[in-house]
Amino acid sequence: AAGAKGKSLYDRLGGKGAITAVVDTFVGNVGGDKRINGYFATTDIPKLKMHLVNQICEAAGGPCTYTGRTMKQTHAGMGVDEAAFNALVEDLVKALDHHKVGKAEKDELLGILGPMKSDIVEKK
Ligand code: HEM
Repeated sequence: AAGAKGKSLYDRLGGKGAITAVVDTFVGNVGGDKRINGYFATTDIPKLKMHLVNQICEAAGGPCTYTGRTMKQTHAGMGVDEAAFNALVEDLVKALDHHKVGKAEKDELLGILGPMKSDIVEKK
């Protein structure tokens, strides 16, 4: 949602098209990342991208609805550890930088996704 100061994060990111472009690059980075791509070996990638776009769009105040499972349900039993989580965030930051997302928007988005860590990481 837009705050008193103006545009929502969704608008500042550039809307759904820009978010889709970032997610495409992000998932491409993850696919090429030997540290973590094994986790996604049997994943339906187009569906994953669709869920990520809607999740980010909705969290950023955009007109989307996330229809996937909770972060806890989704990642339960995967054995994701801190190193895997950090690798994925690195791949996301690379995608945001590739698309020249500004620092404020980048920090804001990472600030929304970061707290999900406790529902995703289950191994030290
Ligand atoms: C803030 C970080 C993360 C976010 C926001 C996130 C978000 C999501 C979302 C929205 C889905 C789709 C949910 C659904 O299918 O209902 C998903 C699936 C998945 N995530 Fe994550 N995730 C994160 C971190 C990670 C990490 C660190 C790993 C492993 C290195 C991981 C591995 C997976 C895998 C393998 C799937 C697909 C599961 C399947 O095939 O059904 N995720 N994630």
